Amino acid sequence: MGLLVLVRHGQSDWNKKNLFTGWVDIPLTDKGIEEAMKAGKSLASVPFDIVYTSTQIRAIETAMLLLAENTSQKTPEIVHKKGKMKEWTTIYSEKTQHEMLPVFIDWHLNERYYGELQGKNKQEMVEEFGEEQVHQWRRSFATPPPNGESLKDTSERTIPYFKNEIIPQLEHDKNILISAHGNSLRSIIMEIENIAQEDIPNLELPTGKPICYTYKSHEFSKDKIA
Ligand SMILES: O=C(O)[C@@H](CO)OP(=O)(O)O
Repeated sequence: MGLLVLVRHGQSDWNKKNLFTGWVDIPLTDKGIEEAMKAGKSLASVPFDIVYTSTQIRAIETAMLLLAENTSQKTPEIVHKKGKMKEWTTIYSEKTQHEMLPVFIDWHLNERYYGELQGKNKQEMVEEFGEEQVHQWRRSFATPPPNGESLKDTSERTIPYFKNEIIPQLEHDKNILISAHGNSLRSIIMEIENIAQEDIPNLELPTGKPICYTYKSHEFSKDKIA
């Protein structure tokens, strides 16, 4: 049996300012830091085996703050992609290896790319284009924002990553944390909970509130937070 915890990053500076963010790399606010720590406290006793985050600082910060509250004594280690910099060979003792918690950072988990809306104020866009159009851009499955990704486009990168990299670890009974974004996580939850395209506009994810699933016999069931 594996455990899967999904968490949307804590409040970012652009969440606070109500700006479309997408791939713009904005850090957490004080409130976002508190939300991540609070999420960490609620999960303090969960012995995570592997962590996945997007490449974006708000998700990485959230993961690190959350893990700082964990009582497992494991040390998070960012596993850098090969080929990005000179490689050295690190050999840890078996004891140290056992105490490490690998953190994989991957762009497939990044927020939905918001195209021309990035940096624009959400309320001002409603005033300019109307509530219905902006709602379609923000929450529909197939309508992309101008020059950006629809949720469908986002799921075409998140779901293969989830299936190829993360599910095999759950099959091995690992406890997994994914720290990512409102829409990249909506696409993953859509897959896990088999949510229909017409129902996905109703799924909203608050910042810093973990969602837990147990994975057993190839099936997910939703759990209460420990
Ligand atoms: O701006 C964004 O990138 C996202 C998440 O904050 O916006 P939305 O609320 O439309 O999902």
